[in-house]
Formats: sequence, structure tokens, C-alpha cells
Amino acid sequence: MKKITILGSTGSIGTQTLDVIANDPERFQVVGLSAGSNTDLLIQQAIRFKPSIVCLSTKEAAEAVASSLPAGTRVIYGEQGLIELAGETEADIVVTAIMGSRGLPATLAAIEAGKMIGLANKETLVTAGHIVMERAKQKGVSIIPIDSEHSAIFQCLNGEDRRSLNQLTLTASGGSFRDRTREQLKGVTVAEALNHPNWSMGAKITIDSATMANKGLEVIEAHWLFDVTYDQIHVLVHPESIIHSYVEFTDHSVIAQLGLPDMRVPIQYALTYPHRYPTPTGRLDLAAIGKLHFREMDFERYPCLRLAFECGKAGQSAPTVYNAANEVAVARFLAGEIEFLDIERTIEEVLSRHPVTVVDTLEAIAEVDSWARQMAATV
Ligand SMILES: NC(=O)C1=CN([C@@H]2O[C@H](COP(=O)(O)OP(=O)(O)OC[C@H]3O[C@@H](n4cnc5c(N)ncnc54)[C@H](OP(=O)(O)O)[C@@H]3O)[C@@H](O)[C@H]2O)C=CC1
Ligand SMILES: CC(=O)[C@@H](O)[C@H](O)COP(=O)(O)O
Ligand SMILES: [Mn+2]
Repeated sequence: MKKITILGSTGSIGTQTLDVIANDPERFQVVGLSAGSNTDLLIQQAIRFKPSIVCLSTKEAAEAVASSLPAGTRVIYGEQGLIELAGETEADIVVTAIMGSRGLPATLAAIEAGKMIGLANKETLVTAGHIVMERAKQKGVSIIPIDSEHSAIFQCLNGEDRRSLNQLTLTASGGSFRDRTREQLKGVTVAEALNHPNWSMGAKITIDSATMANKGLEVIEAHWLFDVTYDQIHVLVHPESIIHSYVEFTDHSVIAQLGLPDMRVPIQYALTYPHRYPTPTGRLDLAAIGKLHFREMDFERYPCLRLAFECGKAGQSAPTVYNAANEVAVARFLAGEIEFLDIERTIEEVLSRHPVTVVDTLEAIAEVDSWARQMAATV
């Protein structure tokens, strides 16, 4: 029986993690759940899965759910609550399914407590990859990727001699606007941007897919997870999202991981690694699909990806600024404050005003993150 805490249980990854758990109740036990503001769903989840502790984002939300929870459920709240939930429950695995770099302190708390991490929250690695990976190494904690591309690469590298690795290829669907020119991006609506062709995901990551910032974040995530240089990371447009990513070895042999686009597969793999068990998902039928398509990435069409490579290579504070500026710009686009093309403009503008600095501590990261957020809110 694996004991699991989910940070962000009411979101897209969180609810799919609970689907996986519900499908195999003999194997998994939920011990902790956290939500932001969706109190109704959190209550339903707590009644069904009976965690010993739940965390809400605010005191008000915690008070609102308290009387509806099963007797004995402990309720905590806020950033400190999340840190406590991540580190102090009896969990074996903490699934980080919160959106954004706000997930960093809780992820680090889980690592400090020696919990295995099922990592969906890629922004954590983008903003502070060097700190997270170093702490995980010191504590002997495994970080198992949930992000579909990184799960694919992780599976492709299983049992391989890492010295023989040539290159990683991350596949990209192209997002909601993949068949539009840059000219046709002017004036696109939030609803159009949220219409991802292959995956049903939270709003922020869906917008990131459309700008290709998602792939940019994933490039930096891959750098940290697999200890590869940016020159070893390649991005390929693959509209069907069937090949989730692949690796090439020095003998030019290529190993890929394929499957229908369903996050429950990589989520379950992270929970059961290194073992595999049946999932409630569909099966891949390549004959029925017939053809798969690929095209080379166009960095002029997708400047957010170019900027991510530049920030990754620059290192130090650059990825923190990239991530924070993107988070704010996406939130502003979703709120109707700025246009779609203002997202990339905001990131580029904030980066241009930032002299790259050393960020060796969490305090330094927080300072840069906060500066970039303030800048992105006004440019
Ligand atoms: N969705 C997907 O398929 C994939 C997602 N990812 C990554 O996984 C992470 C989660 O994505 P996704 O599930 O789509 O996001 P969602 O927006 O669907 O879910 C986010 C979760 O975070 C919670 N949350 C929001 N605000 C706060 C807050 N202030 N404090 C604490 N919790 C909060 C939400 O709670 P509430 O709803 O109650 O407000 C919700 O549970 C992201 O980093 C994303 O990039 C990676 C690969 C695929
Ligand atoms: C499901 C998943 O892992 C997402 O990050 C997905 O990759 C988004 O799709 P694209 O970024 O390829 O559009
Ligand atoms: Mn992904």
C-alpha cells in the first residue's frame, strides 16, 4: 500500500491522480490533499478518500470546509500549511500538482522529509532547478517526472548507460494555434487559446502550450531532470501527441515512448515506478491512426521557446525571471487585461530589463521572482 499526498488535488493533474488511485484502491492510500479555492470538490474528495489532513489556500476556505469533512480530518491552510502537509504526513510519495512556482517551498519540504516526489509542477524546477536537484541528491530522494514528455524520456532511459545518450527530443503538439500564422494571432480570444487539440489541462498550461512557453519550461525541466546540456535537447512538432518524446543514443539508435494522450498513464507510472499495472485508459491502435506527422520547430513563430533556450543557457536568475514573467503574463491574458501576443512581449521585455545574477539561495530566488512579477504586471 503506497501512501500518497497530492498538492493540488482539485486540478487537472490532481483529479486524474485520484482517478488512478480510485482504480486500484488495494495499492494506494490517500493521506493528504490540498486545494486552492475549490472547497466543494475538496470536500467530496475528502469524503471519498479519507485523507488524515487537508490544506486549503486560505483560512476562510479552511473554515468553510471544516464542518463538512469526515470526523478526525485535520484542516490546515496557507503556504505554511502546504509546507506542513508536504513534509509531515505519513506519505511515501508527494504528487506536486500545484500550478506555478508557488509550489517550490512545499516541494522542498517534501524533499527535506525524504518523500519521493511525483513531479508535475514543472515551474518549480524552472525557477530553482539547481536548488531542488541538489537537495534531492543530498537527501537521496527520487524525483519521478509526471509531465508526459519527461515521463517518456525517463522510461526510454530506463536501464540505459547514460554515457551513451546523444540527444533528447521533446515532442510538441503545437498548441491551439498551431495552424495559424503570427499575423493570425492578433486578437485571438481566451476561449480559442484554451482549446487545446489533444489534452484537457488546467488553464495556465493550456495557454503555455499555445505560446510554446510550455515546451520552453519543459526544456529547462529536462535539463535538470536528466542532467543534459541545452545543446542535447531538441524540440519537434508532432501534432498528434502520440510519441510523447524520444531519446537518441551514440549508436544512433532511437527509443521512443508512445501512447494515447492520457495523463493517467504517466501519473500511474510515477506512483508505481519501476512497476507497471493496468490503467483504465484506452489502448494505442496505430493502424487506426494511420499516419503520424512531424515538423521542425520554428523559433521565429514561437519566440517563447527561443527565449527559454536562451534563459536556460544563461542560467543563474534568467529561468526564474522567465517563469515569473510568464506566470503573470498568462494570468493577465486569462483575466482579459492583455492580448495573446502580449505574453511573449512581456517575457521578452522583463528579461531585457534584468541583469542576470547569481541566485544561490531561496531568498535570492524569491527576490528575483518578486521583481519579475512586479515588472510583468506593468510592462
Ligand atoms: N494538466 C496537465 O495535463 C499537466 C499539467 N502539468 C503541470 O502540473 C501542474 C498543475 O497543472 P494543472 O493540474 O493543469 O493545473 P490546474 O489549474 O488544473 O490545478 C492547479 C491546482 O492548484 C491549486 N491551487 C491554485 N491556487 C492555489 C493556491 N494559491 N494555493 C494552493 N493551491 C492552489 C488548485 O486548486 P483549486 O482548483 O481548488 O483552486 C488546483 O488544485 C502545473 O505545473 C502544470 O504545468 C504538467 C503536465 C501535464
Ligand atoms: C500533457 C503534457 O505533458 C503537457 O505538458 C503537454 O505536453 C502539452 O502539450 P504541448 O505543450 O505539446 O502542446
Ligand atoms: Mn508536457
